[in-house]
Amino acid sequence: MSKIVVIGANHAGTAALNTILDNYKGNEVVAFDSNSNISFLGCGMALWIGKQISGPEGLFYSNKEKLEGKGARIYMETPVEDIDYEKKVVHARGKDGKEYHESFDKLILATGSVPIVPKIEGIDLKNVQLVKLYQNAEEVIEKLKDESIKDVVVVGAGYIGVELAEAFVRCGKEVTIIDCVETCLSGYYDKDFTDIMRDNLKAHGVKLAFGETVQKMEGSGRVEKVITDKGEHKADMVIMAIGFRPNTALGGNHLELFRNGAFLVDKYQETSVKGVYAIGDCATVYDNSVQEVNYIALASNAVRSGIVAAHNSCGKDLESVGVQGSNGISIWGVNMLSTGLTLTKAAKLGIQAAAVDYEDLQKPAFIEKNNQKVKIRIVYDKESRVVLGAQMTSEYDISMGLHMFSLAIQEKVTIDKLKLVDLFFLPHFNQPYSYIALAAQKAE
Ligand SMILES: Cc1cc2nc3c(=O)[nH]c(=O)nc-3n(C[C@H](O)[C@H](O)[C@H](O)COP(=O)(O)OP(=O)(O)OC[C@H]3O[C@@H](n4cnc5c(N)ncnc54)[C@H](O)[C@@H]3O)c2cc1C
Ligand SMILES: NC(=O)C1=CN([C@@H]2O[C@H](COP(=O)(O)OP(=O)(O)OC[C@H]3O[C@@H](n4cnc5c(N)ncnc54)[C@H](O)[C@@H]3O)[C@@H](O)[C@H]2O)C=CC1
Repeated sequence: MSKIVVIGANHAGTAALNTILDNYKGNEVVAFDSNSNISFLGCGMALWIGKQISGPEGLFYSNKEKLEGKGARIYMETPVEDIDYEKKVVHARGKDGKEYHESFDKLILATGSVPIVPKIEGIDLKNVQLVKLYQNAEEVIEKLKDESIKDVVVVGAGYIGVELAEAFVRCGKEVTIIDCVETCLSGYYDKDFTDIMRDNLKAHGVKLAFGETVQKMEGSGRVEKVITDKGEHKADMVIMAIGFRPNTALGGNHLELFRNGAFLVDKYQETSVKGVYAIGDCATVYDNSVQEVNYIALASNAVRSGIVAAHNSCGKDLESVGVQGSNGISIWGVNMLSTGLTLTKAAKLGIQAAAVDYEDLQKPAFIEKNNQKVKIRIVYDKESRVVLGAQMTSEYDISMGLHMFSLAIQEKVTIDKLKLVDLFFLPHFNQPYSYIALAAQKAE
């Protein structure tokens, strides 16, 4: 029997705790979290703010009681302040100031990430909002009740920014989205695809301020405008969504870090200190598309890395299969999905990649209803011909197709293997000649 302490009990921590508690009886399991809630699905934030769901209740899948019912001891609103890696003790402090000291045999760090906050003038003005926690969503919804909030500026046109831009338009606000890059979603898609999302945002009335760098915010107490290098934008509320950074202060000088400060872990989620694991947004992943360690903050990675660390901390060897960073977004019915490398990213990394594109209807033309166009790009290595990435977009739900590409990258499948791959056909779903195979056949 060993004593396992988990620090952070959101998606990664909860996955680790559930795996330990469900599969390995008899361990002493203790977890600390500085927040007052567990397992808030940030992915539901835009749906909640945009009134596409009736409330936040369904956005939680765990809590202190559930985990304690399985035998863990959970301290909420109790941040861990320090870890003695030599003596193997964590020191935490509750809301009431009470100190807690827990020894450990195995330690799992699941301290996640925090939004990046630029050090610019005006960042502390009222109504400049971060969007990470359940409480942040509550704050935004509360503020939106104030009818004098008419203009909302979203800084960052990545996944959070684009989702929230839609939500604010749905709330009847005038929305401007700013990104320092010339387009939106540039971290996930090539230009042909980002152009589609750009046009989608524009068609729904979102003002685009791409290729602009925010220099400061102005207002008397409450934010009134955002000043960029190219102009200024009226703002009653500003949403900062320019990415996450790993929250790794507890590593001190003890744990080896990745270039962005994430805990560097091996395929067993173990850090540079034996018996100390790190999972989720505070840790690195092994990225199969580049065959290197990388940092990709996603709930899907958090959950899987939690499961891997849990088994290893309990003595069962389980190696991670790595990730491809597979992801998706759905904005006013335009679905976009990507996995692995875009052509742009491959070029930046000096990888000799090529891409094949194909556009078709999802189903045979004689299917007159619910039969939308699909656009696909497959990126592959010119020399080895191994699939490195894929991007897909449609108003049809094409999400299951992307999973195959995620597996193809993981298993190093070549583009040639996809040319005649057995893909079932039924007109209710697809065409006899699949656009996946037809795209692959374009690879010379
Ligand atoms: C608006 C939004 C939408 C998103 N949508 C998606 C999506 O659709 N799909 C997807 O895959 N991902 C999505 N993500 C990303 C996803 O939420 C994160 O990748 C995920 O939350 C990571 O989980 P985690 O448990 O590793 O870290 P976190 O969620 O950051 O949790 C870390 C936990 O550690 C606790 N903690 C930190 N420091 C301490 C300490 N010193 N002591 C005690 N406790 C501590 C925190 O209180 C927190 O509960 C979204 C994120 C946001 C904000
Ligand atoms: N659908 C999904 O899977 C979702 C995933 N997430 C994940 O959560 C994490 C955080 O999301 P985001 O904050 O949206 O990060 P992101 O990495 O998706 O986007 C950040 C955007 O901010 C821009 N940017 C960076 N610095 C800037 C600056 N100083 N000024 C203006 N623009 C700047 C970048 O060009 C980029 O477009 C990501 O890892 C993301 O993948 C978040 C929401 C939904």
